[in-house]
Amino acid sequence: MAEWEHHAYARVGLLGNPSDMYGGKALSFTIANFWATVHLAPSNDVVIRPHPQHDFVNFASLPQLVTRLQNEGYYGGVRLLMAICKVFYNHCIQHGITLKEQNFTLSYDTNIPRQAGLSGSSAIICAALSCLLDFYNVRHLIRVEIRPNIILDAEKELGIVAGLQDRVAQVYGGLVYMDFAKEHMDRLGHGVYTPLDINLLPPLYLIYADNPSDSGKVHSTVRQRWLDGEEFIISSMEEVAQLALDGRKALLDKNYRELARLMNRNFDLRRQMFGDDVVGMVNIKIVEVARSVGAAAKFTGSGGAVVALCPEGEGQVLLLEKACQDTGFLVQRIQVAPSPLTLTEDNPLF
Ligand SMILES: Nc1ncnc2c1ncn2[C@@H]1O[C@H](COP(=O)(O)OP(=O)(O)O)[C@@H](O)[C@H]1O
Ligand SMILES: O=C(O)[C@H]1O[C@H](OP(=O)(O)O)[C@H](O)[C@@H](O)[C@@H]1O
Ligand SMILES: [Mg+2]
Repeated sequence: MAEWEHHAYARVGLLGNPSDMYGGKALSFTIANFWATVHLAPSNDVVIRPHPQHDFVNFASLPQLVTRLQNEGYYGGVRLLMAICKVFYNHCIQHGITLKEQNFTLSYDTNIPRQAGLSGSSAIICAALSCLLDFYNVRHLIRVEIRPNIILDAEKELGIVAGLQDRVAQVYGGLVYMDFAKEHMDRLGHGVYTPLDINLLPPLYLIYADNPSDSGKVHSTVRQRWLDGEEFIISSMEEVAQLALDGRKALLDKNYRELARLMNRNFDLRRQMFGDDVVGMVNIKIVEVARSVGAAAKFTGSGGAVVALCPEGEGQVLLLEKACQDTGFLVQRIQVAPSPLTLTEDNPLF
């Protein structure tokens, strides 16, 4: 019997994040440097297989258990897979989509640095959703622009505070400009997503440290201040959203100095809104190290990993690599992952 396996790649929020969570705009892309894989095989029962490392519950000692909880938290990917099964099933029931009565086993693997703002959580869910769409042969019944909502609903189900940006990038793949304006969200139930040519992107670098942070915790206070109508948060989020629109123009114009300016502004606004305690000293240090050689730098997501641009070219890249090496941060050239979606006659984005 047929089995399915799907990848979903880590994503970089290049500009506009986190305004995606506040009716804003984002410019994001998937990267081939890291990915999650989910495998689905038909089976007698529905089985969610724990990952031997990420869902490990067998410890050599109490200190080892405590270290693991301190470094990685209580949860691995099992709850993500369970949640997408539930949300997918409910979506199908609510939309009159009939599912065949057959069961399956889901297993997963990932090399995305954990809780590093590279969207490791939604990568696992996105790959699982792809497997379910194929197993039940319902891909044509669940439109591509709806899929990010389903992935987000699975995380909401778990109480994880997150936005659509990551999920859109991972469902569409490649480089996507996204507009989450309230009028689109209210009218369509989703944002307006415009795939762009990945060749517009200049060489970019990823810098990160082994320093997991919980994106839900990061977002909780700013979200509340935004809901309370705090003027500073509202106007700053609007400015962050505008950076994505300006960034799209800078990319089309190949104006990388302007792109660098916008990236720096994006991080500075985040820092002002969230405050240094929430942004985190290690994260601030990564950005400062990149900026010390004149590179532009901002978070890829809510913290952990940083995307850097060297507008001066190769010489500056060498300086960046040296500065990261000296401070113990990992740096690598970003490989953009192109879109996996194929064009078909009746569905331009499948
Ligand atoms: N690499 C991973 N392996 C297993 N589970 C993960 C991984 N990354 C995230 N998760 C799960 O997703 C939840 C939310 O992660 P999140 O803070 O959003 O990190 P990220 O920035 O990687 O998406 C975690 O509490 C955990 O249950
Ligand atoms: O704060 C951000 O930039 C993003 O935070 C979350 O992503 P994560 O990879 O978990 O840090 C959130 O899901 C995104 O919508 C935000 O843009
Ligand atoms: Mg996440």
